[in-house]
Amino acid sequence: MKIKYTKMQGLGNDFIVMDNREYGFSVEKLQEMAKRLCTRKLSIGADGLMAVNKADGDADFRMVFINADGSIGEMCGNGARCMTRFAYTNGIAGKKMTFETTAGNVEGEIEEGRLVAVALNNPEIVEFDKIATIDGVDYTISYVELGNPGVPHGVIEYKGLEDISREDIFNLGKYLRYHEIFPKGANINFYDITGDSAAVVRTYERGVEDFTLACGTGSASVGVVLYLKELVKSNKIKICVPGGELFIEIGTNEENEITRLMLIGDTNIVAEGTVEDEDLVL
Ligand SMILES: N[C@H](CCC[C@H](N)C(=O)O)C(=O)O
Repeated sequence: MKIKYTKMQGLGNDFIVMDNREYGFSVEKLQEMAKRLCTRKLSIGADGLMAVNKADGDADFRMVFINADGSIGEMCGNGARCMTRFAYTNGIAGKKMTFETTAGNVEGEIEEGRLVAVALNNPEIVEFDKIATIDGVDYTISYVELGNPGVPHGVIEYKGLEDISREDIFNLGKYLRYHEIFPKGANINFYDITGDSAAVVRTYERGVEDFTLACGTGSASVGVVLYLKELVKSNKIKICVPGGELFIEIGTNEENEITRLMLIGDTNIVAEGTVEDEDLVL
């Protein structure tokens, strides 16, 4: 069977995207496919696989997100931005759309050309300053889930982050990612504040088991923590990730609760083609 796919990336967080309404693969089958197709060097290679499924409710469609290791992600911020572009480009939805994810409904909007904004799920869990002990050393780390259930995110300050290498924080990222204080495991977002409303972020991702070049829900989780702790001066936060720049815009109600969480940034359609992997058994 010939399967059409589009390879996309949002600030270097890369995805294989397909319209599964044409094929009707089960989620289990998509998980199996993701494991193979996302493997770099042996197959197409990506951080995750996304599929458009029919919506259960009255949204435009449902986005299924599978990590590179075959595990299901509740949501994916950069994925949702790429998905918005994919759905618009392929006539699945208009410039403004709503789609279902495990974390809840997400709104996507084509801003201009490649620039895409999504309204992420609002924070459902925010726990400041939990303590994770590793080899007798205490690390202070906040926990955030956007939506219910949301992608699990740990948010930890790391001074001088811009100037350190992947190797310097790889093991810490890995240990925290599996730490017992996180029942679902967690993506670990290291941040350093670099301006009045700016930070650098590096994310060690669950399901990729390495740092990615960008993580949307992770960057937004950092934004949420910095905003609620009043560590930034405005509700528009610039997040510098290895793949480029993401913008977080936070809207609040009179009680200062977050009621709108926008993630804005570039998207790139890299290639379109058919899956030919001879080792993939369908
Ligand atoms: N890169 C994604 C997060 C993928 C979720 C995944 N790593 C998980 O924990 O299931 C983002 O832009 O939000």
